[in-house]
Amino acid sequence: MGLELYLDLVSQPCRAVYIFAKKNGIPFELRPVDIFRGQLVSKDFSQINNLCKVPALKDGDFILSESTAILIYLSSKYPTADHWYPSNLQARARIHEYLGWHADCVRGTFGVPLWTQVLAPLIGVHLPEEKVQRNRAAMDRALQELEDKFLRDQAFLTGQHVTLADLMALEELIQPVAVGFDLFEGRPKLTAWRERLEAFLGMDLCQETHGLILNILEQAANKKIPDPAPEVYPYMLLRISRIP
Ligand SMILES: N[C@@H](CCC(=O)N[C@@H](CS)C(=O)NCC(=O)O)C(=O)O
Repeated sequence: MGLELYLDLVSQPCRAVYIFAKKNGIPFELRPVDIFRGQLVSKDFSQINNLCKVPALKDGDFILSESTAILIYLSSKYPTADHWYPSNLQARARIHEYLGWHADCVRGTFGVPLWTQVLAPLIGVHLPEEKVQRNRAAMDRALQELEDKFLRDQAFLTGQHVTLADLMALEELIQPVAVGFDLFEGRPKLTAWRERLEAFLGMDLCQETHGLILNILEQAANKKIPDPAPEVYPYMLLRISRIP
């Protein structure tokens, strides 16, 4: 069996892995894991990742979780262009500098609007407006830092070329946009970065990767999102209780 990727394109880190593999023509079998249908906690998937999280990669007997580890594995194993994960030490260190900040300030913050607007209501939970506003302020602070510390006057987040850092950032920033928080409004620099990145990736690939999440509100309105499986409730309640 060749490379297998366990993904749900509703998930930001899964989309970063998907778009990278597709853009680079890396051959893989897609193993869809439907989060809403409780497949993360299925027996089959827990044998792939006992932390029950996507994305996950299986390459023969080798199994790997964590999107950044997966992206680095793919960019190292397959003949991908150097700019994604440069061999130059300092250029590579810049990517890790971004990824460290991303883990602290982006991951965990930009996914919250999907929970407050779509997922929590699916199980009858409505979060107080105060929490929505607190999250909005945290996103605004992070966006400012993203522009001031990373993007500055560069074309991409760590320099003049697209890297893994840009993919990780783009996928997180799209999550709130999908549920109606237009983070790019009033931020011309960030908007230009997104346009450059999407033009580089290609509109067809962006549509293929982002279509599901960008239609999530419509799907929710038309009751097309399945009711979460009962075994997912404890995870959902825990996840909701952690929203500051
Ligand atoms: N740090 C991990 C995060 C993975 C993650 O949190 N994935 C979410 C979907 S976006 C998930 O599977 N959540 C299920 C859970 O936390 O139990 C990565 O970058 O791969």
